[in-house]
Parts: sequence; C-alpha cells; structure tokens
Amino acid sequence: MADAVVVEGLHKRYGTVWAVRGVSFAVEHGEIFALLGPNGAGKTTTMEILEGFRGRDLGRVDVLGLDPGERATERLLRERIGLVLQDIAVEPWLTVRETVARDAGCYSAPRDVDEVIDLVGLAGLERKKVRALSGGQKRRLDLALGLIGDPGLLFLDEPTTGFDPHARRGAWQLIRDLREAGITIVLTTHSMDEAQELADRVAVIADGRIVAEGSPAALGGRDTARARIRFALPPPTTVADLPVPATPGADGLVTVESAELTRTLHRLTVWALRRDTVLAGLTVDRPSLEDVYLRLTDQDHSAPRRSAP
Ligand SMILES: Nc1ncnc2c1ncn2[C@@H]1O[C@H](COP(=O)(O)OP(=O)(O)OP(=O)(O)O)[C@@H](O)[C@H]1O
Repeated sequence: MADAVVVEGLHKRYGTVWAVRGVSFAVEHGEIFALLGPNGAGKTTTMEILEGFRGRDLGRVDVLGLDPGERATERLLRERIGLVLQDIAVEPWLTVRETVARDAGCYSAPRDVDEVIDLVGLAGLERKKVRALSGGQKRRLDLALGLIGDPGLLFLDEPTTGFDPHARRGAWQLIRDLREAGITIVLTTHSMDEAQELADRVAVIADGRIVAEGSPAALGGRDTARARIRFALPPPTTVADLPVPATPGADGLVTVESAELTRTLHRLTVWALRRDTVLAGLTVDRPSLEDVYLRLTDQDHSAPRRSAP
C-alpha cells in the first residue's frame, strides 16, 4: 500500500523568510509519526500544508492520495482526515453531546456520537456544558471532534500539553488504541517522553529542514552510542585501580564509557567481587532521546532564513 503521507522537497516562505526549506518524509499507514523541533522550526507550517490550510511554494505533498493544495478535492480531504489542533473553537454553552453531534452533521459518514464520546473517556459527561469542562476534559472533546468523521489519518498538535501525569498516560493509551484501530497518526510535540512513548518514527526539524529521522530508539545513532556506566568508587580506591579507563566526577561518581558494554561490565564486576566490594549506585545508560534532540537542534535559530532553495 502507498504511504499515508508523502512529502518531497517541501518549501514554504513568508515574505523573504523561508520557514520550510526542502522537507521530505513519508508516513506509513497505521504508524504514529512525530514531528519534533524547537520553536519556529517549521512544524506548524508543515502540518498546516498537509492539512490543506496553507499553500506551499515548492515540492510535492500527498495525503491519503490527495494533494492538500488542490481545491477540487478539499472536501474529500476534510472527510478523510481528523484534526486536533490547539484552541479548537467550540460553543461554550453547548453540551458535550450536542457539540459532537453537531460536528457529526458535517460528515457524510460519521462515527456514532455516543461511541466516540465513550472512546475518548467522556461517557457520563454527555450533558455537561463545554464551559464547565476541565482543561483535560476539553482536550478529550477536541479529540472526539477529530475522530467523529471516522478519519483514516489524524493530525494531533501537541496532544497532551497541560495534562497532569495521569491524564497524560490515559491520553497516550488512547492514542495507541487509535493506532491499533488502524488510524495513522501524525503529531507534533515538545515532549521527548511523549515521542519516546508513542512514536514509531520521529523526524526532527530545525531551521526549516529535517536534521534526523528514525525510530525513537535509534534516532541520531542512539542505539549504537557508547554506553555510560556510573558508580561510586569504594574507598580508598582511585580510578587508577580500576581495570578499565574511568573519569572521576565532582559528584563522587566515576564514569566509564564503553562501546562493549557486556565485556566492560564483566571486567568491572569481576574486579569488584574479587575485592569483596560493591560498585555502589551502579547505573548504565545511553544518551536519552532528549540528549540526542538537544544535540541535533543545538544551533542559533534566531537568524532569519533568507537563503533561497
Ligand atoms: N503567518 C506567518 N507569517 C510570517 N512568518 C511566519 C508565519 N507563520 C510562521 N512564520 C515563521 O515561520 C517560521 C516557522 O514557524 P512555525 O510556526 O512553522 O514553527 P513551529 O516549528 O511550529 O514553532 P512552534 O514550536 O513555536 O509552534 C518561524 O520563523 C515563524 O516566525
């Protein structure tokens, strides 16, 4: 099957500033794809072009077989995609059920209103007025409105911003359930936890360009990066006594970097056991998604992007 979304050489400028400068990526059917990037990187512009709200200057875009820049198929695109944007305008004096039912009327083949309310966890609140919903409940309503048209592809713009940790986990599970139900999801987020938890693949956009793309586990070479082993040295030993090169830290822990984790750990633990001692506070980690993200996006983005494509 063709990909759900294909973007090739996308360019967009506002006046003389190129907000998007040659972005290319593809989203497979049934996956969760996350766009990450610093403020002003070009995520919203890219999403809005995919959603058909913004024109492009150059490049090819295909969303579920349609060109979102094509006015003739605009209605068809609206029927096939769902949107959960920031600040969706809803009438505050309508109830939850009235709000969802009203949007259902905009689609030729909507999902069942009560089923969608149930799906997003608002069952029991059908008669509650929108203005009386909490922030998290309101966001669930936004999601219900994104789903009521029975979309094959859902765009989520920072879906859990402002959620408490419980609500966040609940929303993540809901998004995973939607993927299990066969819905393709493209989301933007500033939360590395969220990308790590949800995304099958992520693309990092900086300065209007994709600077890395891959699974959260492998992004920027995370999976092959050297592991970092840390522990407290048993007194009176020093790093010079250790069987492997180590660096002492100001926090009292020593750090050992290793490309051969099993072997290095073996040497260290054998060394410790022979001395009948412990490597106190032993931890092993690799660069987190946030470490990699910060490295990839660590440049000055304040300069205007005037270079031509
Ligand atoms: N309507 C507009 N007119 C002029 N410039 C714009 C417009 N919208 C965005 N820009 C500029 O285009 C660049 C990309 O903005 P965009 O909103 O796409 O970034 P973003 O990655 O979504 O950022 P954020 O994470 O802050 O939402 C920025 O330099 C921004 O100032």
